[in-house]
Amino acid sequence: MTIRIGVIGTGAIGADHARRINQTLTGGKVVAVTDVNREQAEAVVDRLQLDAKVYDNGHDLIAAADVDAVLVTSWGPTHEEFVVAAIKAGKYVFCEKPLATTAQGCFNIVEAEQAAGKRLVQVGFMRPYDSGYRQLKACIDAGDIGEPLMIHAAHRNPTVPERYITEMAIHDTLIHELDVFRWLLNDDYKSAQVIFPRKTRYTHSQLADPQIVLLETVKGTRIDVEVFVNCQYGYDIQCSVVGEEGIANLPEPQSLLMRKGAKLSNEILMDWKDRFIAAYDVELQDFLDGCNAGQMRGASSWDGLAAAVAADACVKAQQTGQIEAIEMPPRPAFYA
Ligand SMILES: NC(=O)c1ccc[n+]([C@@H]2O[C@H](COP(=O)([O-])OP(=O)(O)OC[C@H]3O[C@@H](n4cnc5c(N)ncnc54)[C@H](O)[C@@H]3O)[C@@H](O)[C@H]2O)c1
Ligand SMILES: O[C@H]1[C@H](O)[C@@H](O)[C@H](O)[C@@H](O)[C@H]1O
Repeated sequence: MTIRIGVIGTGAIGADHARRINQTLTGGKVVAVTDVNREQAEAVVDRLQLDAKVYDNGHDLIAAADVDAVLVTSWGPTHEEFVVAAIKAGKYVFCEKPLATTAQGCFNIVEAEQAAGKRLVQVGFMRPYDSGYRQLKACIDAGDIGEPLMIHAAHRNPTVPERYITEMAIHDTLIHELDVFRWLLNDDYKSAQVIFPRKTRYTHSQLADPQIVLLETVKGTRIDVEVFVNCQYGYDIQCSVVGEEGIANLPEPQSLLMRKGAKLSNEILMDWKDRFIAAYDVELQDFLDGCNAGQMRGASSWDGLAAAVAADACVKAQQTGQIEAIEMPPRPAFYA
C-alpha cells in the first residue's frame, strides 16, 4: 500500500525528505504540504513536481482524510503541537529532532501516545541508521575494545543561521549526540556540565560558540563533546570511543584521496544533507515500512524524551556553570 504523506514545514529537511519519499524510497507519496511561508511550500511543490495540495496550516493537513501519515519538519518549538495533533488524529508521525525543545513537551507527547494505546511516533534521530555508527556499535557490543570508559566527540557545522542562539547548541545540535550515545553505550545519563572556551569571531552576541559539554553516564562512562557551529571549514562529526582494550573511531565518510600540487588530501563535506544522506534514506524507508506494517520501529517518543531530559540539564548547566544532575523517570512498559 502507498502511504499518503503530509509534510509540515518545507524548509531544508522538509523538502529533502519530500524528495527522497517521491524519488528514492518506496511505499510512500507526498500528497500534502504546508509551511507558514506558503510561497516556499508552493515552490517546493513546483520544484519537485509533487502531486500535492498546499494547506493553510498544519492542523488542516493533519485532519485531511487523504493524509495517512505526517512528517513534522518545521522548527523545533512547533513540533509538540503538531505531533500531539497527529497522535490524536490516530496518524503515524515522523518528527524531526528535537521531538520537542523541552522535556515537558516530550512528556506531553509520551502521555498522548500512551493514551492512544499504540506507538505512532518515530523521531528523526538518523545516526543509529548510519553505517559508521552501526560499525561502532557492533564493535562495542562484541566487546572488541572491552568496556567503554570514555568518548571524545565533536559536532562541527561550518555556519548556522542568524536565529540560532546559545541554547540551540544543545537542543538543536548536541541532541544528536545525546541520542546516539545512549544507543551506542546502552546507558543513560547522570550529569552534565557546559564549558565555554573563548568565542570565535564568526559568531554573534546571542550565540556562545564553541561549547564543550561534559557528560557522565549511569555506568560511569565520561564523555566530552565539542559543539562548534561556526567552524567554517566543514560539516565534521567525530566520535572516538576509548575502551579498556582499545579505541574505536567513527569512520570518516568515503572520499577520494587526492595527490595534487605537492599535497595529499581528502575532501571534507560541508552539508549535513550529504554527510548523512544514506542514513536519512534508510531511516525514512523504515518509517514508511513501519506505517505499512502497522508498527513503528525507529527512535521512539521515549528516546526523544530521554534526549530532552539530558538537554534540559545541559541548558541549565549553560546558565549555572555547575554540574547538573540528569534524572530519567522510570520507563513505562509501553516503551519496553
Ligand atoms: N536530522 C537532521 O540531521 C536534521 C537536519 C536538519 C534539520 N533538522 C530538524 O528539522 C527541523 C527543520 O529544520 P530545517 O533545517 O529544515 O529548517 P528550515 O528553517 O530550513 O525549515 C523549517 C521550515 O518550517 C517552517 N515552519 C516554521 N514554523 C511552522 C509552522 N508552525 N507550520 C508550518 N511550517 C512552519 C519554516 O517556514 C521553514 O520553511 C528542525 O527541527 C531541525 O532541527 C534535522
Ligand atoms: O538542524 C541541524 C541538523 O540537525 C544537523 O544535523 C546539525 O549538525 C545542526 O547543528 C543542526 O542545526
